Amino acid sequence: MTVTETSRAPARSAGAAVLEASGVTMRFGGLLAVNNVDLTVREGEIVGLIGPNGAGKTTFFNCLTGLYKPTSGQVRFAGAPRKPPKATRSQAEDPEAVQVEALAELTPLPPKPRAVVKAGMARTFQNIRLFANMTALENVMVGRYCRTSSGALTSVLRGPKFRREEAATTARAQELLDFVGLGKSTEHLARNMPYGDQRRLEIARALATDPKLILLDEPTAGMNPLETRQASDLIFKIRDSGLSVVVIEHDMRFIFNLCDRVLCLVRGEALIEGTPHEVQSDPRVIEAYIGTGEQDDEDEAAAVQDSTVADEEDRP
Ligand SMILES: Nc1ncnc2c1ncn2[C@@H]1O[C@H](COP(=O)(O)OP(=O)(O)OP(=O)(O)O)[C@@H](O)[C@H]1O
Repeated sequence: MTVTETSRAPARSAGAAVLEASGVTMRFGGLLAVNNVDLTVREGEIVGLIGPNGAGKTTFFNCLTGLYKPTSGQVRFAGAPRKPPKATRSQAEDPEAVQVEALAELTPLPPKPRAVVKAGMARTFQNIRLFANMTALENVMVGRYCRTSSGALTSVLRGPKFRREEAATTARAQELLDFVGLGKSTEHLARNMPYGDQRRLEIARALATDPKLILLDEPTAGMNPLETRQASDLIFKIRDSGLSVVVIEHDMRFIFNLCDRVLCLVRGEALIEGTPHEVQSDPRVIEAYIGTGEQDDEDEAAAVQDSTVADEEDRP
């Protein structure tokens, strides 16, 4: 399914696993940043990752997306269909069965970030990483190139194949800008766009890689309340288009009203994983935030207590 189709995937359905991280551990010298963390993300799910400053959220994220090779543990992903395995004689009678099997299989992620993107996983970063002097359209087109097949020679010669691919890439990039609500900013230089629009643009660029799973690192950082609400609507829309989403966020109200499940990390370890209600009402979560002695963590602890979590049936 492409992101332009808006048929509503059933929220909080327990679909097949898209991502399975087991026993992920990451050491930086003597520092144990992530210790034996498991996480399963299923089709059509929005999963939140929370925890006080320095809890290991970004490090865990980097292990999931291939930026770091975990010291130990495994990350397996059901990505884009690879070449189906050779059919046995009985399977050959029903070749479709072989393909379905190949799709459903979770395979270890390739070690390089570019290969991870090709397999169907995309991410955004805590600090915006756009090409500042390119237009919005060009930024999204860059994301698309991992799905085009023109080689260097075709691109230099600008032959018919290149022109066809370029037209398709432009059309898809425009479609994605429309999808994230930036349809009228196509020609704007990224550096001149308002902050909230730059964040949307990053998401559009990530979507251009045709992911099955998108990971968003603090998508609302620096946003005003209106922009935050719009970001939450956009994430629901992405989920409804058939993708799974993992989000790191400090804004507790945002995360509790967005996610189907939340994993709270503390000092590199999984403290609790559960529904927003379960996580919000676990006193250990608030204690963990207060325990760091940092003002912004204490503010977040207050937000955990104060957040009104929408009832499951009231959420989109
Ligand atoms: N490249 C690195 N080299 C050494 N130590 C690191 C590295 N990256 C992170 N750390 C350390 O690992 C721990 C976890 O950091 P990480 O950035 O993953 O936490 P976080 O939960 O994302 O924090 P924040 O919410 O503040 O972004 C911290 O103690 C941090 O200092």
